[in-house]
Amino acid sequence: MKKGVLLINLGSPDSTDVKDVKKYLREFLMDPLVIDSPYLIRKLVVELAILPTRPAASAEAYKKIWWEEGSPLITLSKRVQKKIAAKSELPIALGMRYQNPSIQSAMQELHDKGVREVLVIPLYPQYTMSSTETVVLKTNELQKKFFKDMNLTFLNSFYNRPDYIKVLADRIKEQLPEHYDKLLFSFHGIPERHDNKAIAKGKKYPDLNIKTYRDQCYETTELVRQELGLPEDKIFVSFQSRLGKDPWIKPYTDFILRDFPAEGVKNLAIVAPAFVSDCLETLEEIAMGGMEIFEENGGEHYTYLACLNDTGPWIDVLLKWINGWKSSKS
Ligand SMILES: C=CC1=C(C)c2cc3[nH]c(cc4nc(cc5[nH]c(cc1n2)c(C)c5CCC(=O)O)C(CCC(=O)O)=C4C)c(C)c3C=C
Ligand SMILES: [Fe+2]
Ligand SMILES: [Fe+2]
Repeated sequence: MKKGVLLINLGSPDSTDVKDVKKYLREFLMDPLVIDSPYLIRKLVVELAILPTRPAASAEAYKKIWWEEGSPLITLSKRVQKKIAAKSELPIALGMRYQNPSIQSAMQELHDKGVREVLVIPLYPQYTMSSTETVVLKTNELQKKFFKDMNLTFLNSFYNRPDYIKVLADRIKEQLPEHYDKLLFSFHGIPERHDNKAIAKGKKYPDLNIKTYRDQCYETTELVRQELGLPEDKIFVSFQSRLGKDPWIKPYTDFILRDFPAEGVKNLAIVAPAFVSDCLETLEEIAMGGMEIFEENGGEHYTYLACLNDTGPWIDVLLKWINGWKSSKS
C-alpha cells in the first residue's frame, strides 16, 4: 500500500482580522477536549464570556508577531513540511487542528496521490487531551467519514525520545548566553482537571501506562538537563498561557517571572519546549510579554531561546522517525 505522512499542528487564524481571530477561537474553544464542560455550558462560556472581548485583544497580539508570509506557526510548519518532502520519497502533507490548511484537505491531498497507509505526526511533544488526543480523535473521525480505505498510524508523543531530547538540548545549548542565573522551561499550561482526568484514566487502565501532562513536562526537562550536564539548581519549570478562572497546573510562568528578580535571578534564559514551532504563545507571550514582566520587577537580562522550528537537526529527527515507520511497514 502506498505510504505517506501527515504532519498536524494546532493552527492559527487565517489573518489578524478580528473576524478571523473570532472564527479561530470559536472553533478552538468549542472543542470539548479543550474546554471540557457539557456542550451548553461550553457554548455559553465561549459565546458570552470569551468571544465578546478576547478576539480583539488576541488580534492585537497576533499583529505584533505576524510575518509577511502569515502566521509564524503555519509558516514554520510549512517550511518543515517542504524540507522533509525534499529529503523523503513519501508524500508529506500538513494539516492544522483548527482552521487552515484543514486536516481534511491534507488527507484529501494524500488520498489523491494514492496514499492509503499514513503516519500521522501530531507536532506536540507531550500528550494530553487538548494537544495530541484531540488531533487523534479528529483525524480518526475524518478517516471513518471520508477516507475509509486509509489506514492511520499515530506517533502519539515524543517527550522522552532520546533523539528528540538530544536535538532540543543542542538547540538550547547553541542559544544559551555565556552567563545566566537560571534556565526556565516554560510549558503551555492546562487546567488541573485535565491532568486529574488522566490520573483517573490511568487508574482504570493501568496497562496503558498513562502519564500526566505535568509529569511529562518535568521528564522532558530532567532529560534535557542531564543531556546538557547542568546542575539541578540551574533549572526551573513553569506553565504559561492560562485562560479562565479554573486552577491550571502550577507554578505559573508569569508569577515566576515576577518573583525571580527579588530572589536573585536577574539574568534569565527561557525556553518553551511544549512548542516545536514558534507561535503566538512563544513570540508574544514569552519573548515580549515575559520580558516585560521580568524587567519591570527588577530583572536585568532576559534571553528567549527559539523553538526547534525548521532547523536541520530537527528535520533529520523527523525523517528518522518517518523512515523507521516506513521500513517497519514494508
Ligand atoms: C482552555 C484553553 C486552552 C488549553 C487547554 C490549551 C492547551 C494547549 N494549547 C497548546 C498550544 C498552543 N496554544 C496556542 C494558543 C492558544 N491557546 C489557547 C487556549 C488553550 N490552550 C488560546 C485561547 C489560544 C489562542 C490565542 C489567544 O487568544 O491567546 C498556540 C498558538 C497558536 C498560534 O497561532 O500561534 C499554541 C501553539 C498546547 C500544546 C496545549 C496543551 C498542552
Ligand atoms: Fe493553547
Ligand atoms: Fe497566550
